[in-house]
Amino acid sequence: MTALVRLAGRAASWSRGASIAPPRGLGLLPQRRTAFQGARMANGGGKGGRGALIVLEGLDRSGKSSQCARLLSFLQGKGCATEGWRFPDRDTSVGKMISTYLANESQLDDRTIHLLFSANRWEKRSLMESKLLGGTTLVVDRYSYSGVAFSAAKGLDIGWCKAPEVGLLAPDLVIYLDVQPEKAAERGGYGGERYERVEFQKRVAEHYHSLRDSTWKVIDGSLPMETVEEQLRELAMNCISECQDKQLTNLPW
Ligand SMILES: Nc1ncnc2c1ncn2[C@@H]1O[C@H](COP(=O)(O)OP(=O)(O)OP(=O)(O)O)[C@@H](O)[C@H]1O
Ligand SMILES: Cc1cn([C@H]2C[C@H](O)[C@@H](COP(=O)(O)O)O2)c(=O)[nH]c1=O
Repeated sequence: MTALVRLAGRAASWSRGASIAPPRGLGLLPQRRTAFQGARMANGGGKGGRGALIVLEGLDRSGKSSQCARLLSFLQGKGCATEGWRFPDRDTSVGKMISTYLANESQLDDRTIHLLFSANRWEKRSLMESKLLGGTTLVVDRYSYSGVAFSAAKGLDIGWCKAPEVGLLAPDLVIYLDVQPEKAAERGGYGGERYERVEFQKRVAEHYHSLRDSTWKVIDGSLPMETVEEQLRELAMNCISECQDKQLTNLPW
């Protein structure tokens, strides 16, 4: 499958980086405040705390986009104000340069592309903050950990890779979908983009491992989609309940 076809397919179900306008007012359940006690309801009912910043990470084809879409739909169905985001956001001018690079249609120095990925997050930081403070939970497909793990896998110094991420918002929860690189390579659409090579993905996995901290939870991404989804829901709901009164912080790197 060409990169273009893959992109078109993915764009249909998940807006890249830009926030997806949730179908407000649609499919909302009656407002019973249970797991999301205090969380802002999608139809504006009730005053609540801030939204949660939930990030999904993992190797290429580990199932992030599928699970982000499922979680988004679940949370919105529960009446929780939630948006789905993804990085890179290929819709901005920076994102278009990244997309061309990933499709092997342009060449860029390793440090230059690293800084572009980071800039692509910085251009969304203030919107991200205002959404979260306004009570909207963000489910984000890739974030700074992808930035560091993929660039470090090319041999760049990890401290250098982390530096431009300092000051971006720290996630409340990072869910890593753990799939063996060989297994991921067997999944549909593999190989269309620059980094989709098993040997490279093995190095990425090692760097992801070194980035784990207390906000990380690991789910076995080789389990059936429904099982992964179930585990993800529970982690996300707990996180949303717990972080409402916590201050937003910045990545500590
Ligand atoms: N748990 C699973 N078991 C089997 N197949 C899965 C599972 N999760 C996702 N898939 C399939 O794997 C492929 C990749 O899934 P998806 O696009 O969600 O991964 P991704 O991590 O977002 O990929 P990328 O990072 O390359 O964009 C899809 O064909 C999807 O249907
Ligand atoms: C955010 C980010 C991503 N990457 C890499 C990881 C993937 O190989 C691609 C993005 O592909 P997707 O299908 O859109 O998830 O880019 C990276 O190297 N650095 C980053 O910061």
